[in-house]
Amino acid sequence: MKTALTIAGSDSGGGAGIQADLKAFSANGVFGMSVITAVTAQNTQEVRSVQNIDNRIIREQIEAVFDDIPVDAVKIGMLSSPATVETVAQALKKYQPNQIVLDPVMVSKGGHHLLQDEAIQSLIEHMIPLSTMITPNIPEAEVLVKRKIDTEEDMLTASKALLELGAKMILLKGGHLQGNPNDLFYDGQYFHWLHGERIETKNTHGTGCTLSSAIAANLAKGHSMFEAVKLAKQYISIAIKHSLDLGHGHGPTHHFYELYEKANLK
Ligand SMILES: Nc1ncnc2c1ncn2[C@@H]1O[C@H](COP(=O)(O)OP(=O)(O)O)[C@@H](O)[C@H]1O
Ligand SMILES: Cc1ncc(COP(=O)(O)O)c(N)n1
Repeated sequence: MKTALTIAGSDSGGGAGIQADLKAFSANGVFGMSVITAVTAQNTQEVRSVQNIDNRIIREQIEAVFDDIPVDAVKIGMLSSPATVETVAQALKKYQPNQIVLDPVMVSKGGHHLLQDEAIQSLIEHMIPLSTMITPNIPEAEVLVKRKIDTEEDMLTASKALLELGAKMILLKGGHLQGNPNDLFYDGQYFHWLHGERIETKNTHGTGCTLSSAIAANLAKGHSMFEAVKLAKQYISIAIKHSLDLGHGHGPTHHFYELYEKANLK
């Protein structure tokens, strides 16, 4: 069985972070493993507090996995502090996994900062150049390229600037613009739009986590990057369509294998 490793924060509410990643890995048919970088006390409404995990333990989790188990793809989510970014980057340099999908998580849906401002430069310097693919949403891309993105035309320009930061490929997610949620894939040569239909729901907690984990799972299974992204976009659309009205805030997406199977996303 193919494997995928998530390096991310824990969401006690189960909708985002490590919990969403492991559910998406299972639903997409790979064996999931995890390295926890931070523990958040979180529900569908808010992040109440964050405990960063000691860097030694983060490094040792990564070493314990790589020293023993084959890792076909890595997904990276919440990295919290500059020291966490540097610890993860150093460990990945040592093991050099083939596929690294970086979701540059910055702010939760409720507005809580999951990446300290001081860590943004570390992310740009140490983590992005190691990544096969980065999957920023619009506000994250605006921070990374230091310019506003208001239109799909702006997304094209921003993708070029994002690629210059050193990742091999870009998926710029368009969910935060008005209208249909169209994402832009750029591999340095070609642009491809992945068109979506906006589903009217407040239950979008963990959509970014789910999408990047589904991409990592598809890469682990041997799909090309573009195929991996296309299948993951179909998966997230189904997961949002069937999202769960749990809690009083942004409910989680639904990782339901039967739906996935019915949609023939293999
Ligand atoms: N209401 C929605 N209906 C359908 N797809 C959506 C919706 N909101 C977001 N998406 C899609 O979900 C994925 C993640 O969305 P986005 O909101 O852009 O990022 P993030 O969750 O990181 O903020 C993208 O593929 C986006 O196009
Ligand atoms: C631990 C953790 N990691 C990431 C997110 C972002 O979630 P989203 O996928 O909705 O951007 C979150 N809310 N909590």
